[in-house]
Amino acid sequence: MSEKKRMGLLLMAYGTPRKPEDLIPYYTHIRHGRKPSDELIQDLRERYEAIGGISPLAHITEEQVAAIEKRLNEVQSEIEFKAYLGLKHIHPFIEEAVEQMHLDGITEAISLVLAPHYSTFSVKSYNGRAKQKADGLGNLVIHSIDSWYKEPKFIGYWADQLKHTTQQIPDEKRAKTVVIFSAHSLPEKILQMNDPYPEQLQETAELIAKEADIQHYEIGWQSAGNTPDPWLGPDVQDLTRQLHDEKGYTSFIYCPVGFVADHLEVLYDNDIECKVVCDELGADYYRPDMPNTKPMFIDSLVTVIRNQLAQQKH
Ligand SMILES: CC1=C(CCC(=O)O)c2cc3nc(cc4[nH]c(cc5[nH]c(cc1n2)c(C)c5CCC(=O)O)c(CCC(=O)O)c4C)C(CCC(=O)O)=C3C
Ligand SMILES: [Fe+2]
Repeated sequence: MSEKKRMGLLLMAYGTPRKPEDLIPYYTHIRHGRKPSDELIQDLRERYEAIGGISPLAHITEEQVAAIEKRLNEVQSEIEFKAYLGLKHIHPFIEEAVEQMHLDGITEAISLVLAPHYSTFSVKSYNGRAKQKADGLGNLVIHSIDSWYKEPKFIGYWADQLKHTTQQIPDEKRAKTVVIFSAHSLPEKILQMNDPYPEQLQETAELIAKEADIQHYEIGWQSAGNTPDPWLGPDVQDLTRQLHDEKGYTSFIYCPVGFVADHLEVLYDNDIECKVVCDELGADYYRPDMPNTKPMFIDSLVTVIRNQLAQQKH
């Protein structure tokens, strides 16, 4: 019998500090090597402290990688996949993961970013860094997946969550309930670059709302950076106030579908900042569970990887 074909699976994510000492180098890397001011550092430190000191993201990302690798090797027997984690802003960096694949003798890999929507700011740069490193090493081909937000099991994951959340809302409040679908804001200049990011979020919202039979929903942007140039809006907090004042909504369900795990942007920007606005308005706050390692989500990514594999064969 011939030996099973081996392939690499490069899974990439944003990265997060693992311990408080990582915070300054991490933040400096995000800022392209410019050290943040003491004020900015303090502000970020306080946000991490508010969610328990450190983000649970490091752990969750590692668990996601292990779960995807395990499931992918369970559902098919043609190829033995070995997963590698490559991070954008902290060790193991994307380049280090690619180098490790190469050292392990892997000559072909599939890469996927743990974020559903494509943008020049996120997915393009992840895949670009991976390919550049692979080209430099030679004898390593990486097939990149650009986006996967339409995968039916991913849509199904959020639709199930929404059905579950809606059931918790008393009947008399349902007509005044609105779902806010959101993703990380990006500088507005992406619009001139014809970036598909806003359209992909809109499409994600439409697909989920249809499957979950949601009557009222809106698109918002969150976690915008602290820079002078304009960022995509409306911001989820402003949107909450506006929807309350103009349309009389009294229950808000936040679905940060641009993210796949519990981390700072969700635990702070939604669960603390948006909750404060809801409390101020006397409105009810709901935020369904993030995908993390839920089997349906892991299966959705495994399907995306298998579809990519099938496509490569033709
Ligand atoms: C598109 C996008 C995603 C989603 C897609 C993807 O996942 O890739 C994402 C995710 C994340 N962003 C994260 C953390 C941070 N992002 C920052 C800053 C920035 N993010 C940006 C974009 C994105 N970010 C941008 C354009 C900036 C401005 C600086 C720059 O031009 O690059 C800053 C600096 C301070 C601040 O602004 O808060 C921090 C600390 C964490 C980890 C959270 C944790 O630790 O739990 C995660 C998952
Ligand atoms: Fe970010």
